[in-house]
Formats: sequence, C-alpha cells, structure tokens
Amino acid sequence: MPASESSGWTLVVPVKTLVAAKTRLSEAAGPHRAELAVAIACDTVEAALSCVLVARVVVVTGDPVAAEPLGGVGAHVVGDPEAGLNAALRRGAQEAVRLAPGAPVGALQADLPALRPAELAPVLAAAAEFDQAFLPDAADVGTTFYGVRPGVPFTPGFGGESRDRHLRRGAKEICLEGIDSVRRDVDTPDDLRAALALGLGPRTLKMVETIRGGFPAGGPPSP
Ligand SMILES: Nc1nc2c(ncn2[C@@H]2O[C@H](COP(=O)(O)OP(=O)(O)OP(=O)(O)O)[C@@H](O)[C@H]2O)c(=O)[nH]1
Ligand SMILES: C=C(OP(=O)(O)O)C(=O)O
Repeated sequence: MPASESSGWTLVVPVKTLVAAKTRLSEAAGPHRAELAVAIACDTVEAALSCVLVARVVVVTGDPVAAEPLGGVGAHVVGDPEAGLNAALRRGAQEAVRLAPGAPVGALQADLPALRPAELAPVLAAAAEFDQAFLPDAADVGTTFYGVRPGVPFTPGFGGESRDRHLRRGAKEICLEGIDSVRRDVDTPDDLRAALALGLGPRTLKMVETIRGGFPAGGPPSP
C-alpha cells in the first residue's frame, strides 16, 4: 500500500539541465548521453515512487526535455533556480513543504538506476528516527540521500566529499546492510557496470543495450 499522503516522505530529486548532465559518461554514451541521463532519472523516480514510505517525488529541473518524461512517471516537477545543486534541492524542499507540511522531506540523487523500493524503505525508516540523517554513496565519499524530520531545517550539503560535510554538520549517518541499490550512484562507466550487476531499471537497461558498443574493453557485462 502506498504511503499515506500525510505521513509518507516527500523526496526531492534534482535533475541537471541535460546539456551538462552525466559528463563523465560522455565518452561511453556518445550521442546517447542525454537520453541515458533521462532514463537513469526516470528509473530512479519510478522506483522511489514505488516505495511504501514515499508519498510523492518533487523533481527540480530547468530542462523541459527532462521534465516531460519525469512528469510522465509521476513526479511533481518544479523549475530550477539555476544556483547550483543545493539551491535546487532547497527549492524542491520548499515545494515539498507547501504540498505536505507535516511530511518528512528528503533529497535523493537522480542517478540511482538500480534502486529497489524495498531497499529504500529501511533507509527512510532509519532516517525518520533522527532530526537529520544521510546515506553515504557506495564509495563512502559522497551522499545519495539526505533527509529531515518535519519542521527541521532542510540544509543539504551535496557536492564532492559530501559524506564528511554531512557528518560535520551533525547529520546521522545511516549504516544498514542490504541496501546496496540505494548507495549505487552512477557517474562513470565502472559505476554503470556495478549498477548493471545489481539490476538496472528498464529504461536504463534499454539504453545500455543500445549503447553497449560504445563502452571500452568489450562493454559492460551482459545483462
Ligand atoms: N536541478 C539541479 N540538479 C543538479 C544540479 N547540479 C547537479 N544536479 C544533480 O545532482 C546530481 C549530482 O550531480 P553531478 O554529479 O554534479 O552531475 P552529473 O550530471 O550526475 O554527472 P557529471 O556531469 O559527470 O558530474 C545529479 O542527479 C544531477 O542531475 C543543478 O544545478 N540543478
Ligand atoms: C553531488 C554528489 O554526488 P556525485 O557528484 O558523485 O553525483 C554528492 O555525493 O554529494
């Protein structure tokens, strides 16, 4: 059963303008880079919306080409203030509070194409125990999720070595087993191979099949 409109999380998902997105996959994806970025974001949002603890997803993007399919998978889309990632997340959080004032608010990276709803649920349940909490990425350097309880200021510190930044700011680090798909962000071809091994969402898998010939060293492992 989906999360109730009042108690479930509102997740804010930032999606950069496509001309600048997924540049570390440029060589691998070639002319399909923008389409791959959209596929990854759509799979991430669709999986998040399927999580029992998620009531809604707010996507922040200034790109109409990304906005259309993301709205199609069920996201509520708002424009980007064009002042960087954390400003975009704060804009999304404002909208989240407007939509559901009593709900917890989280930021979820848009590049989690292997995301499993059943792995996101324990992360959100753990986060709800603390005023602010975060989940480090698979490399233990960045962050894939940051969230706050209702009424707690939403102060995301994404970018670069954001795990350390979130720790320094007093956010509780979530440490759980069996949640690899929530930590598996995809920035490089190696990340994409790792996500493929976990199990990609359908749009990303289709794109990987389309562009497999563009990957070096024989391409990613066969699905
Ligand atoms: N709305 C919005 N999203 C952003 C912005 N900057 C980054 N993001 C998103 O934040 C996440 C992390 O961004 P980056 O790692 O900087 O960019 P990326 O497109 O994933 O990859 P690279 O181009 O290889 O750095 C991705 O989901 C981006 O779409 C921004 O200014 N606005
Ligand atoms: C922005 C971040 O991630 P990445 O650049 O690795 O996508 C982050 O982890 O804070």
